[in-house]
Amino acid sequence: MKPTLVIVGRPNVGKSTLFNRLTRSRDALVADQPGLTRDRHYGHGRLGNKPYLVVDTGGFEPQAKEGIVKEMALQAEAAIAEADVLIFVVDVRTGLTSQDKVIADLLRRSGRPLLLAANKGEGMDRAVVSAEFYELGCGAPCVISSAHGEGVRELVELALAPFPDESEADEESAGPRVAIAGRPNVGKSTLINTLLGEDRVIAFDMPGTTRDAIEVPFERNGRAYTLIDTAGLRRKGRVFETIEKFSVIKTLQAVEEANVVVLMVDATQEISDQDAHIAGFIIDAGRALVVAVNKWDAVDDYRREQIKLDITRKLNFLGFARVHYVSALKGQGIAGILSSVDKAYAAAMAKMSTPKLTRVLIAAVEKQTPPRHGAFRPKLRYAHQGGSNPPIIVIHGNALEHIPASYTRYLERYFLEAFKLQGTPLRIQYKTTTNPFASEGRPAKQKLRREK
Ligand SMILES: Nc1nc2c(ncn2[C@@H]2O[C@H](COP(=O)(O)OP(=O)(O)OP(=O)(O)O)[C@@H](O)[C@H]2O)c(=O)[nH]1
Ligand SMILES: Nc1nc2c(ncn2[C@@H]2O[C@H](COP(=O)(O)OP(=O)(O)OP(=O)(O)O)[C@@H](O)[C@H]2O)c(=O)[nH]1
Repeated sequence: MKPTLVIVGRPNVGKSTLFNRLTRSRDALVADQPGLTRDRHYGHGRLGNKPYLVVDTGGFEPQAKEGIVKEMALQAEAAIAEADVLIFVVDVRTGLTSQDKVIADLLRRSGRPLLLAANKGEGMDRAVVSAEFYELGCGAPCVISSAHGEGVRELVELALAPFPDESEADEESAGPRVAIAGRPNVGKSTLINTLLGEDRVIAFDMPGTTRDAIEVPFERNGRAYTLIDTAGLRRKGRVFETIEKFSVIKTLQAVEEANVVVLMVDATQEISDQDAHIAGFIIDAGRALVVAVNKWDAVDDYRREQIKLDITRKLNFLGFARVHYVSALKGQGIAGILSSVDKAYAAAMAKMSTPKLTRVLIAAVEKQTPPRHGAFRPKLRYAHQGGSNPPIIVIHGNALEHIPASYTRYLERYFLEAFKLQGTPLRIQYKTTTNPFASEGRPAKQKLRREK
């Protein structure tokens, strides 16, 4: 399971600046999706072979007693309890404050692994600025500058050191790994009960090895699936009593663990920001997706038309996904969901050969050439597959950095159609072939400069 880094600290110490830096590596991979708004508090990052999740707890004031601030404090507490590593940010320019001490105390009591990041330390003597923060009892401060990126890599390396590389992670399970995601009360438990109840469950409660993820294998029409149960993700011995019923982190972790996500929305309600944020996260994670509009039994024809419009309007970036109108309670439409899960899984795992990919690429370029950018005309030469779930297509050529996002989206659609991939997003990466003469020249030049 991907480790979750949770950033905590009093207001204005630089948490969002650090969050942006930690998630930037990953954002670059995701082409702009029109209509997709991201939740700025939850993101993906990657350091070499180690992917991770990041949570920014926002303006965290643990002593807040009421209102929106209190609400945020509750969410932050839930995130702290579920963190794999806490990154406690303090500000070397204002120095140690009493609020820092209160937060430090709370974090130490949580028992979660803790790193202290002394931020805004650019151009300052590390030993001098870090000295006063030892008093917090959170170990040696890592002096960083989120704004300039200094020390951030070392901080993340330290945070991720106990966790295995992606390649070492175990991937064996029966059939597609399916997660049901959605905001509270949309009917997730009801769907899970319907899925597991009707065809006898083969085994139950197999605690995951790395953490307490609950995986439930089941069979349906002779096909095997593994359900990732978010509700089952529980951790013992937590310090906080008030844990939200709906845990964003648990949802994100289940999405990460899954091959295919069933996004549930409620036909009796408007599509909300929370629905869109969960959808956005599934897209960012690159997971295959099936949309289930639940409680279809409870709405009349007028409402049915309305919700269809609402989905096209607010979730238009999910265009690649099949939408099913179902009733989890009455067991209607469940077979349709599973058949789309099968197709989406097959699409997410598709193997595409280099000759075929290259033929499709050439056909796509013939139909529509990439626009010229000043003196540059991007030239797309050949393609190979760079990964699956989501399928990644690596395109080689020249001046590819000048290809606009709209053309990349055109290519994505073209590949999805050519390979008949239904239900998965697809990613395109560009590799510009370096001029062999230029690359021979560059190191020599550097060498010369060093010898001067
Ligand atoms: N000099 C310096 N300023 C920084 C650094 N990181 C952040 N800042 C500045 O500190 C201010 C607060 O940064 P934010 O990232 O918004 O802080 P935050 O902790 O997320 O604030 P809240 O959202 O209120 O909790 C901004 O003006 C940043 O530009 C840094 O490394 N060096
Ligand atoms: N009419 C109707 N009601 C449903 C359907 N599916 C679920 N419900 C009802 O919606 C309510 C919420 O269902 P749950 O399955 O607990 O929802 P959930 O998404 O697991 O909720 P959380 O545990 O809060 O995340 C219950 O009262 C269900 O009986 C459906 O297909 N039709």
